[in-house]
Amino acid sequence: MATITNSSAGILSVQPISYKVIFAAVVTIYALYLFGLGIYRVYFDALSHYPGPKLAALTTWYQAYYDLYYHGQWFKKLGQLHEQYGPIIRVNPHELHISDPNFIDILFTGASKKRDKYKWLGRSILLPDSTGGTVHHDLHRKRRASLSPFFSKEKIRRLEPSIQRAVDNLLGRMSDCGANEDVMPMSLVLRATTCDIITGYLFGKSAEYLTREDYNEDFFSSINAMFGMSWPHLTYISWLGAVLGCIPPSQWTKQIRDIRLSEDLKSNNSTVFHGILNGKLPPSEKSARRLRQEAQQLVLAGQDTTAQTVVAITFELLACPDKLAKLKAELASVFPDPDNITSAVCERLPYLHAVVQEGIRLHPATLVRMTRVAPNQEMIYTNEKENREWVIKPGTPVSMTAFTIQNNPDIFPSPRKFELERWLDNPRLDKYLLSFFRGTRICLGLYIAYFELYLILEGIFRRYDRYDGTGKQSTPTLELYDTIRERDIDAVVDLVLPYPAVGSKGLRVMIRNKPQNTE
Ligand code: HEM
Repeated sequence: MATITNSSAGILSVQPISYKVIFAAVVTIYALYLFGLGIYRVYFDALSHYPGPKLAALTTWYQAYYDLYYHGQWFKKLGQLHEQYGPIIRVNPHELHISDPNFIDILFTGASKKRDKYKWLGRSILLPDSTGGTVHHDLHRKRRASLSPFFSKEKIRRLEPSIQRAVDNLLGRMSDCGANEDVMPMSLVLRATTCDIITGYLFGKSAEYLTREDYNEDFFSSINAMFGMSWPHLTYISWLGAVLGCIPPSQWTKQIRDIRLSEDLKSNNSTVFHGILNGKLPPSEKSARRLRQEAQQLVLAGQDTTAQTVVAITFELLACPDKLAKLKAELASVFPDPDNITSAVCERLPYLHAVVQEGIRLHPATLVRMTRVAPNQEMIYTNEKENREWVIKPGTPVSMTAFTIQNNPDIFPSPRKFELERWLDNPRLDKYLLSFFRGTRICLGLYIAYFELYLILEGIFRRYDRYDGTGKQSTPTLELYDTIRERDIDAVVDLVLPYPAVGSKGLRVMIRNKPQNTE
């Protein structure tokens, strides 16, 4: 490159431009662009009048700082920001977050109003083509329609014998452990239980991890590693996903291929993947690549959420002897024979239902904020306390979080307490439960989740009592083993799902089978 200069003799000469000058010019132009963009975002763009820190309006790196540097701590900062700025805040240059239950039904509305999902969730878990990761409303409706018939309440009721089989396997392993008065890693074992249930339903062949000596711990460790890596990094570094998008096929790919090639495919609709392959979706939607993502999403969504909820409830019950005693009394009165139970009866038991609802509230199994975009409609948020109305422009991503709503002391006084009376006094509090979210994308596995929670909790607590330290109990017992709520049970890190503190071993219990020595 060159420039033309005027020499002392008045003759024009050509001088080379150094690359340093070019580099400096590019950097200056880019810096000016960023400066202009920053000024525009903070003072002039469509979200500039919303409350929130100026740094959040300026750059997504403000949020990323809490998730990357402090490892998944943005969800806690979010609560502090709401206390400081009120129920509606701008959380990054593009998105608003609302912490007001009155907005739930507007944001997570029915099918008549379009709601896209914001792209970053699907991207961050590397499953953008799964139903849960699908951005566009219409495509989501089609994908969901291919799955929904398999997740209706009636259909799941018929799944009860296989849920019960997994519960029996769980109880068998607990009994083996109790025979040696040993410590059981419940967080791991419950993940194996829920994985066995969901894989059996999806592919017709259960993973059977409960039958393995080590419960296939490596599989669950690899999921932890994946979440630890993918979230938060993939959320903020968009090109990383494209690089990792070519990760090796998952172990479920073979199961889907076997179903696709099975001779009775057309006449057999017994599993979810038979249903998808026989269903009305176009061939492109049945490609191996997309169905791999669907399978991974269904297994992940089906196993860890429910297992974590059982873990949290088991902990709370073992930590609150009076509540456990009341639950056991209710179960014993309805099910004199512990081997003869049904979810239909369980769901009508007020105390068990209160236990489940409070567990779901206090320990929501998804921590990540759920974002929706109304592509062609305004949304109106009314802050009733301040009597102020906010008109949100079409195309604006708006999110809500179960964690902030379910910890709102105006709705749930003493929100960090495991309080069953609130549900016994007012079962309609469920309108404030956001753990499964709402609207067209409400958790598809809601009924499986509830049935599993009922049957697993009934299975465990119909048989086991809390170890009271007297050594005189006549039934098998469970005792919390080196489990601390703040470290091992509560949400400490947001990795889409709530994770305990780094290095935590989760819930562990000492199991004693035999009646204790009564001298
Ligand atoms: C306590 C247990 C569970 C909780 C708390 C839970 C929670 C959630 C949440 C928060 C979502 C996101 C909803 C949204 O995008 O707005 C979701 C979606 C989903 N869940 Fe669950 N879930 C649980 C159990 C299950 C189970 C057992 C399955 C079984 C396969 C399942 C399958 C799904 C699927 C497929 C989606 C995507 C739905 C869609 O986008 O249309 N979940 N779940």
